Amino acid sequence: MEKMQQIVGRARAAFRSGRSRPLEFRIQQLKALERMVQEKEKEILAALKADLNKCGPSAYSHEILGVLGELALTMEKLPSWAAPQPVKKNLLTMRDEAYIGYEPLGVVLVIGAWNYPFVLVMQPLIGAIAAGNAVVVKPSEVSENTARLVAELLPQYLDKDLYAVVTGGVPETTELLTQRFDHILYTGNTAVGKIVMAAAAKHLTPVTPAAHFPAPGPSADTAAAANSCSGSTASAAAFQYTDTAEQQPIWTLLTCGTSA
Ligand SMILES: NC(=O)c1ccc[n+]([C@@H]2O[C@H](COP(=O)([O-])OP(=O)(O)OC[C@H]3O[C@@H](n4cnc5c(N)ncnc54)[C@H](O)[C@@H]3O)[C@@H](O)[C@H]2O)c1
Ligand SMILES: CCCCCCC=O
Repeated sequence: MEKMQQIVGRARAAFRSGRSRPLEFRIQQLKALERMVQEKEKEILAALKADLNKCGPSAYSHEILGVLGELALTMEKLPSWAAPQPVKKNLLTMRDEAYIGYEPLGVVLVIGAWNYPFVLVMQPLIGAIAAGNAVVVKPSEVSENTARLVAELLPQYLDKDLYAVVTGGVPETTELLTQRFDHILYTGNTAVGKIVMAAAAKHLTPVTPAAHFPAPGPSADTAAAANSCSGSTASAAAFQYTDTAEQQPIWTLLTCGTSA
């Protein structure tokens, strides 16, 4: 694996070139990502099956439709989201043009978790590209087939220097976190969340965490039960749906079916 400093340095140089900024470029990259999901749907679903035995509507709705929906919404709304917003003038600014303009941050790190291994890296990636940033994606090593596929596919469809993928586990993520990022989007458990935030603090980098707040609910059991599903038409779904901050479980569903 290439040294993290080189990977992040290349992303930063590409960001500084300014090419990720124009709206047309961002939409073109998002379209390429949409084409990737459409053309490689079978491979993505096969990786999810190999990693988590995730299949059927569970895999398709969250990991494929969820990503395509995010892409469609972002491409539709981006021109209005990115447009300068006029602000009220006062005595001091009455002779000025006064507006809020939106600027990309720079290089964003996306760290994903194993349980929704494709959508949890793709959705933050979509937002970061839409906002004009360079991105380093670190998929969860626990879902290794999906991680490998993400690393293989992204460079085939996206600008290779602006959008990099780093695979690997704790040593690689630890080394990656020594680099300076302009924002970190992290999904995973709270213990690692603290490690990520402590590393980010050294560079005063803001972190958006999507972590887990302990709550009653058989999430480990449901995952294990889902993994026990087998058979070519098996369908397995283990969801622990919670509110956005994961503080309150809303409902837990486990379905596990096999056919002879
Ligand atoms: N709030 C949300 O939207 C949301 C969504 C999905 C998952 N989650 C939470 O995430 C949990 C799964 O997280 P997980 O932590 O088990 O996933 P995980 O084991 O895949 O780890 C998450 C990431 O942290 C990295 N990591 C692990 N140890 C590290 C270390 N010591 N230093 C630096 N990086 C390290 C991994 O490489 C991985 O990319 C779920 O149970 C759920 O609670 C939250
Ligand atoms: C798009 C579905 C993501 C659900 C995340 C649940 C967290 O563990």
